[in-house]
Amino acid sequence: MQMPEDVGTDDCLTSYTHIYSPDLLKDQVAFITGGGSGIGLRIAEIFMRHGCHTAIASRNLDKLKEAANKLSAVTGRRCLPLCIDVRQPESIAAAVDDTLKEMGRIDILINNAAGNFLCPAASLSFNAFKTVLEIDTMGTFNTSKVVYEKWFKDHGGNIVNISATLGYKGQALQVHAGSAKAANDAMTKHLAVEWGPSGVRVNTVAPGPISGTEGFRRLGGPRGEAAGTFQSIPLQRAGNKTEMAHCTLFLASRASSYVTGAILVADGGSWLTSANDVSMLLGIASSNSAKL
Ligand SMILES: CC/C=C\C/C=C\C/C=C\C/C=C\C/C=C\C/C=C\C=C\C(=O)SCCNC(=O)CCNC(=O)[C@H](O)C(C)(C)COP(=O)(O)OP(=O)(O)OC[C@H]1O[C@@H](n2cnc3c(N)ncnc32)[C@H](O)[C@@H]1OP(=O)(O)O
Ligand SMILES: NC(=O)C1=CN([C@@H]2O[C@H](COP(=O)(O)OP(=O)(O)OC[C@H]3O[C@@H](n4cnc5c(N)ncnc54)[C@H](OP(=O)(O)O)[C@@H]3O)[C@@H](O)[C@H]2O)C=CC1
Repeated sequence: MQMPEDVGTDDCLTSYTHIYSPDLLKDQVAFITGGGSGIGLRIAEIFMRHGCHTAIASRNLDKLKEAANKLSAVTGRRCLPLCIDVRQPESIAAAVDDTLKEMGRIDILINNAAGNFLCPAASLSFNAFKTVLEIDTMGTFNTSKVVYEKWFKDHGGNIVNISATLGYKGQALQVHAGSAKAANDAMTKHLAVEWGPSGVRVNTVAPGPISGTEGFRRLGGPRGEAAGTFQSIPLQRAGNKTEMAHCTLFLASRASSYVTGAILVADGGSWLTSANDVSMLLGIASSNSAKL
């Protein structure tokens, strides 16, 4: 299937056509977890192309520094690389302090950091299940709470969580990630209710399979073996990172000023049909050297 023309190719760093006003996020500041790779990196880039400054935060500082230099060179906006582990609230607190010191404010928080791999429930160790919940669910809560306490409580703000539709109907080899993302979808609604009176909106983008990402490689196979299953997706293709960034931009901006507690499903209709070919998934898991 052809890409819609105004979405362009997925290689934004070389060419990009605006859909929204280029000033949509002018002089705002976004704190993006997992902003050094994949979907998070594309969100940072698209936000910066709309006038935003960013802080990109994850565990690998070298990767973040390289990404930040590239992003600033292309967009002319500031990008602050920060080392955090979303499982460690103290590391988040230090990074949020640095962001406020360097940039003076935080308008937007994107909870994008996550960990995932294919593994049958019966083979999954207790620690593996706990690790994914700690990164995806505790990580989202930890970061939201720190940013709320340090800034949003008094100034308002916008939180967008990146979920996944893979658990909406149940998916083989994904009990850990599906459970974590389901908890996050509930968290979106609870925090929207509790923090709405402080001027904080909390929403979620729920992607399906997104090409050119680590998540796609891990779950779709290094050579895209799972691509055959695209026939089960109503739009007959994977999504791309730019499409996810545009959905995130909508929810993070004044374009969605009366939206809170919403889950924007951005998966080409995948979850309505859902592919669950267990033997194919087991093949991908073993080629990923998973511990089965
Ligand atoms: C929606 C789909 C609908 C329809 C589909 C239709 C068509 C499909 C077509 C194609 C499919 C294509 C794409 C897939 C679709 C959707 C993707 C959906 C969601 C994607 C979600 C993501 O999160 S992607 C993010 C991916 N990126 C990462 O994971 C990077 C970060 N990851 C990590 O850091 C690690 O992998 C980690 C998560 C394990 C954490 O690392 P660390 O803290 O260092 O932990 P460890 O000490 O290494 O390990 C902790 C325990 O976990 C065990 N472990 C680790 N790896 C595995 C594995 N591979 N298998 C099993 N167990 C593992 C490890 O052994 C430790 O446990 P112990 O008991 O040994 O201590
Ligand atoms: N790709 C896909 O098809 C889909 C992805 N998603 C969601 O999109 C988001 C991005 O995934 P994707 O771009 O594929 O994958 P990536 O692996 O590129 O992104 C995950 C990011 O999270 C960071 N991260 C992982 N663990 C931690 C941690 N403990 N503390 C801080 N940062 C951490 C990683 O950086 P570092 O290693 O430097 O810490 C990395 O930048 C995730 O929330 C994922 O669940 C949802 C559905 C489909």
